Amino acid sequence: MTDTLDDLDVEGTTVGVRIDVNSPIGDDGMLADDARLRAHVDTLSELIERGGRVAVLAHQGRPGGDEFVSLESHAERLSKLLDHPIDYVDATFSHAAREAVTALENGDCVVLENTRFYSEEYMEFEPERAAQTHLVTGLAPVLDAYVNDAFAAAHRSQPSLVGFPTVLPGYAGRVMESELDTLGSIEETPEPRVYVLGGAKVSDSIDVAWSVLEKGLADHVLTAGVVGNVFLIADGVDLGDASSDFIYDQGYWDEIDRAADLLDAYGERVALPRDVAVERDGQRHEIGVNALPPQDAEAAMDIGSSTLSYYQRLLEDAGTVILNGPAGVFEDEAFEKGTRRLYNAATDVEMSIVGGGDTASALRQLGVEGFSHVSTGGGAALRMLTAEPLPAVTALENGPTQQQPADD
Ligand SMILES: Nc1ncnc2c1ncn2[C@@H]1O[C@H](COP(=O)(O)OP(=O)(O)OP(=O)(O)O)[C@@H](O)[C@H]1O
Ligand SMILES: O=C(O)[C@H](O)COP(=O)(O)O
Repeated sequence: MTDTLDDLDVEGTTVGVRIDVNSPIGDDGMLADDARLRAHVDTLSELIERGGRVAVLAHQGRPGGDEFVSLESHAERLSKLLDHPIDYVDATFSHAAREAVTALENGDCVVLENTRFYSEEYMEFEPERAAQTHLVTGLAPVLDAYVNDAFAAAHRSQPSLVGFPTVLPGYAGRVMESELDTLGSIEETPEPRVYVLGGAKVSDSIDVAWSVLEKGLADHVLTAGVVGNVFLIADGVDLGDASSDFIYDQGYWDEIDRAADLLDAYGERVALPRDVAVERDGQRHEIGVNALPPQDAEAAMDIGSSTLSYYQRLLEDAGTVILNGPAGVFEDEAFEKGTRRLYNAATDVEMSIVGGGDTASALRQLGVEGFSHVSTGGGAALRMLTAEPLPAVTALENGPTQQQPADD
């Protein structure tokens, strides 16, 4: 068990708070969606109201990517959401950052710069080694405590996630606490348990499928999206050139063999699409799997109506459903039907848990509501739902194992 904000004497304490605000960024380089910021409002406002001196740490994007930008616009938006002035400093652990942190008064909050602007933060370390990185040795001396609210990044063992709790008393923030409460007891959720794996992260989804089938956590795994297409090819279906080329271009060709091995081992518990939707003459056109490949080799962009009926039947008997990844290219109106219907059907299951960045945005776009839990995490939620430990949570649970570095 980790300590929470209930265990922290906040007033006058300088707290480093790791949040996950990794968000879509517009062409102007500014924040385009604030859902992930909203999730942390409770934790931050509680720390501010209780008189903490709050230094916020977070990452945005990946080095070299279009979304690898400063946290300045995040700080501005947080200030509006919290209705409280929030400072921003374009430094993370340098002299300027330390000065900004030591200048905080009770109830003040400053957002430090994108942790990944610093190269060690994009590497994975054992916690003891992470505690020796420049970020942690530079910033920890001016902090009294560390709060981790970044559940969505908790599957990474990066310095800001595992280094600080190795040298400072660590606490779970309110988002982390609620995610761990809900997702930490997957073995106790009602059975039968159905995992719906859609979206485009094929290797992650196959890892999850192996894990939950091997551990007996899943009674059924339903495949959809690009994941479903890979399983169809693994099952010997000719999906046509467009879908095959897409899978090849995404670097997922080798996953077909892994999917085939999984079908050999657990085929009776893995459900494959029975039909797919393609675009023909500018319209949605559904084709049964037996009639594939499509006559003009069009790409399979969604699951079709018979698949939906089949999956809905499997969901009717489920006690718990865990979903990650859209069933099709929901961004295109012609191909949102699979995601909308499948996710709507899932809301009728006694316990319904959804994870994933694009999945959450698909649900908002399609107006699908009523899940038991919508996780802030994609990869982190999936890892937790395979009953695997998350490095950042383990580091919090273990508590400090090294002395806090001294300020010099
Ligand atoms: N049949 C398909 N062909 C091409 N793209 C698809 C298909 N089905 C779904 N997609 C795409 O998959 C993308 C989302 O997949 P992804 O696995 O990233 O989901 P996610 O919810 O963001 O999960 P995570 O948070 O783990 O990244 C969407 O952009 C959607 O258009
Ligand atoms: O968006 C996420 O899933 C988290 O912020 C982790 O980001 P990453 O996959 O770039 O490490």
